[in-house]
Amino acid sequence: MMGGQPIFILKEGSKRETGRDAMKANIDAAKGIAAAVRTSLGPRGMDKMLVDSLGDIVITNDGVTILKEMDVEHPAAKMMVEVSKTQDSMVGDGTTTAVVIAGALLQEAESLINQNVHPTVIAEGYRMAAQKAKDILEAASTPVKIDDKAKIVKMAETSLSSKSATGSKVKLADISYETIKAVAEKTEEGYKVDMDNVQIVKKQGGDIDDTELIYGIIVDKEKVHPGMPDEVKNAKIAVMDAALEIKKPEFDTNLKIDDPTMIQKFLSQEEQMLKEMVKKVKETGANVLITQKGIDDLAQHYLSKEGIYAVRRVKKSDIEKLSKATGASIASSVDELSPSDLGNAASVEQVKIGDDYMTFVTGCKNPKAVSLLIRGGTEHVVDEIERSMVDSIHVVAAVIEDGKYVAGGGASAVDIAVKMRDYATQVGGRQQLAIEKFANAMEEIPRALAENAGINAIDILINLRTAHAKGKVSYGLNLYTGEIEDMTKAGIIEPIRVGRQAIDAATEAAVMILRIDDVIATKGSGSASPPGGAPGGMGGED
Ligand SMILES: Nc1ncnc2c1ncn2[C@@H]1O[C@H](COP(=O)(O)OP(=O)(O)O)[C@@H](O)[C@H]1O
Ligand SMILES: [Mg+2]
Repeated sequence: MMGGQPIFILKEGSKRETGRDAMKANIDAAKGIAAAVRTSLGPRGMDKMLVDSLGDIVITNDGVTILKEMDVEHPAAKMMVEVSKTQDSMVGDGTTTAVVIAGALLQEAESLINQNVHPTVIAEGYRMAAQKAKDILEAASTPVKIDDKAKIVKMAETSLSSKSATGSKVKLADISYETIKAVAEKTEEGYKVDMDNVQIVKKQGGDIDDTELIYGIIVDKEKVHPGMPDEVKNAKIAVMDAALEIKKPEFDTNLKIDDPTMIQKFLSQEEQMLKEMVKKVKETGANVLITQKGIDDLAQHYLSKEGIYAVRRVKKSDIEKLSKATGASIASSVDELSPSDLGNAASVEQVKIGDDYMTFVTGCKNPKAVSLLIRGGTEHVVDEIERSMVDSIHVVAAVIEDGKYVAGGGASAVDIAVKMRDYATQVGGRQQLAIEKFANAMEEIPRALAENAGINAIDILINLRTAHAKGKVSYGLNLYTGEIEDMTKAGIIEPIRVGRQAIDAATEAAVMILRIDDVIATKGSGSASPPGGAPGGMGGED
């Protein structure tokens, strides 16, 4: 205690929370986030409907999407949102899993803190445990090659089974595999996948099963003139970010015409200029013209007469994808366009999708450019199918790059928990307690999977532990049958990267939150101050 006058180091009214209070508030906030997504884990998990202030809704089962859309305020809760975002960017799947583990790690830590175990000891134990968990996962993993389609498709199916896409998972898993197989590049260190090569186009209408893989680029536009060919084989494509129009003056101009023949002259000059532009395009040898800007009606007419297939007002990102896929250089004026700028594709074709027409550019110079055309009855369905397909292609990419998979349905989590408890006793000391808690936290996965399916989690856990104690390391909970069985045989498998990254991201966040014993609202933090924080001023407290 400092005697006498208290010394204020923070401005009056600043919010501050210290010691146990700060930690308790942080843990509670983080647990709150985990609880919010926990019920969506697994194939029997529920979806969330997120409604924004404008009344727009998103219906999803995807952990990271739920958290991104939630207006999270508490700083520790925000750290949990980061966990799912990290998981999403590193793996693309397992975002709910990572947050559920992080929440469980904090929940378990809380009981140790209540027993006066110092948070730094817990943090240290958790770090050791995470390393051990990854070693156990590695040891339990099975190698798989890119050609083993049957296995890899199963992993895509596991990923899709927890989404509303599950009814079409066989077809979608097959497409996911073919998509990634087409873009995977063999390097000295194994296969690498560049997701930039995969274009995703959503088209509302039709059935989820109408979703298809196109070996090329899809431009969501129709040809500009009905007289143009429906299909151009052996396409020479001019790609532009300029208009085929006569520039209008930027300021109001008055043109005084005394002689009626002048109007004719004036118009025919405009006509002449547009004709000239089309002629220049034709002279480069192009038979397809795709531009980001507009094409004048008259120019459309001349292009059609020349038998050139033309598309206008194409998205900038599509223009870039087209340029990359066909090898075309993007020209910024007709005058600049030269034969060497043209790109190549085996075919450019107008295809009817639902009630609309789209342009498919297939057989591109770069065969690694592929597109997924996502279909579904309503906007919400198409959006969720897109999210599910993004997860599923990432799963396929992860397993093709790493070449290893593990058992799902909580099997590898229980394997880790069981072996972790042995490891804890070997470590001994104060860390032992934390390592045991880590083991408990891993079991949160099968527990949540069971509870979400309305199955008694305690029975399941006991049976799973018994099976694992007998060496049945790939036994997990099959939610199609409700039985405990060999997940590898049941085809409920997932890339090792999902689990590995979930362990890392969850541990990092838990440790970071545990090491905070002081939450101070800083300048300009506004509403980000800790709830119920103590008033500022250090003097006299503690
Ligand atoms: N048929 C199944 N039976 C049991 N568990 C399953 C089955 N299919 C998927 N899972 C499990 O569901 C979990 C993934 O659920 P999901 O809702 O996709 O969450 P995440 O966002 O973490 O990917 C994984 O643990 C996976 O093993
Ligand atoms: Mg998933």
